[in-house]
Amino acid sequence: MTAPLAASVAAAEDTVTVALGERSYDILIGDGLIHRAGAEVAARLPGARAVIITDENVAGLHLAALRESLADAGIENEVLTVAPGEASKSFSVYQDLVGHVLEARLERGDVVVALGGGVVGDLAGFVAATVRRGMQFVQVPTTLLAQVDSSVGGKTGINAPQGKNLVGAFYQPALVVADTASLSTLPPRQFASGYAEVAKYGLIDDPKFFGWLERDREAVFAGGQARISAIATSCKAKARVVAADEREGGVRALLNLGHTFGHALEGATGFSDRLFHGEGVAVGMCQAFRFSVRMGLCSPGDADRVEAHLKAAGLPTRISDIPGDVLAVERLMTLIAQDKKVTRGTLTFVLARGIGKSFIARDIAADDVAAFLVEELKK
Ligand SMILES: NC(=O)c1ccc[n+]([C@@H]2O[C@H](COP(=O)([O-])OP(=O)(O)OC[C@H]3O[C@@H](n4cnc5c(N)ncnc54)[C@H](O)[C@@H]3O)[C@@H](O)[C@H]2O)c1
Ligand SMILES: O=C(O)C(=O)C[C@@H](O)[C@H](O)[C@H](O)COP(=O)(O)O
Ligand SMILES: [Zn+2]
Repeated sequence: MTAPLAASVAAAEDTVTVALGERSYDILIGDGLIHRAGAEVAARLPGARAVIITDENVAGLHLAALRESLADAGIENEVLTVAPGEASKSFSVYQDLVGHVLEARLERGDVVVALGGGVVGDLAGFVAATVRRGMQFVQVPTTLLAQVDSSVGGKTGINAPQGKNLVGAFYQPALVVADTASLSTLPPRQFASGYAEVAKYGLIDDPKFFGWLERDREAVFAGGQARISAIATSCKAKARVVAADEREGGVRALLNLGHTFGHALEGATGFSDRLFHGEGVAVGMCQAFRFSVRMGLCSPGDADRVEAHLKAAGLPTRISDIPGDVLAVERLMTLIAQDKKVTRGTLTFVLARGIGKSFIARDIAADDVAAFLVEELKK
């Protein structure tokens, strides 16, 4: 491992604060923190009872430790378990969870604890945001993706037949406890998927971080200090953006680099295991760079560098890397038209003038995007 970035060096344990006035909260990052989760929750939410929302995979691996920690801190807790996978971010699963929380007579002061990846976090967060118009909410993320991205910033929600994350709310947690030891049980394909969102922060506005990842990607995958540094640097980047623009009136849209294409690809593949979210983002970021090259904004060398890095991390970078049927441009365009960044009917994309030089491009012509996708499908 080379010396990490001076500005991004993190200790074995780190705390990042998301500064949002009276709704500010800490992200605790480090090995073994799940055992401290109960005490940390009790300190912030005295007297709260807890309902843990998790999925079947995570329940078998990390639930006992969390329950023990909550119980040791005197926090009564019960558990609701959903099926793993993106399909659980649905109206029917949401409705089911709401029913259980209400039947249990949990009150506004009680806490919904999300234990799992981004699916559980988004879903549980939407339950917390909406039951009794808002309960307390704590995130205990167990995937790389959730530790560097989805547990931070308060985007919660579910998918709709019309597209990804189309129903939801901005609702911040009171605390995030990211136990990096929980990543030791994560399948390698899921780790790589989360890595796409790590690389995203470099590509948005931190070319030094991207350069460090190019040099030290293997150390990040191996674990230890490099991984904790990468997670802490990612959380710091996201916390900065969220503090500046909580509800995506402007600069927060940069966090959507690769997502307009990526979400369309996820929708077109039926929110299935054919393409995980981070994988869609990896293809989408490569497409955002290639589209930027096509629009004369970015050098082909930078787009190649992005593709080479993500490919080396084991990620798909082109539509042809996605298993299964070839996707139709018409379907992708229909999904892209549902993107939440669409303004007065025109498309908004995050494009790039180079690595670490991303920007929000409004009024992108749909015909230009469709012509680009026709070319992409030939690759
Ligand atoms: N709210 C946000 O800001 C935000 C940001 C990025 C992504 N997201 C959303 O997050 C979701 C993707 O999250 P994800 O990649 O974490 O997927 P996920 O929640 O589906 O988790 C991936 C898989 O890993 C399993 N798993 C989780 N933790 C594990 C562990 N420690 N060991 C073994 N298995 C484990 C899960 O059961 C699941 O099968 C998408 O729905 C995406 O839209 C939201
Ligand atoms: O936090 C944000 O803002 C992001 O855009 C982070 C993304 O990685 C994440 O996938 C988010 O859920 C996408 O949000 P959406 O508003 O495009 O649905
Ligand atoms: Zn994402």
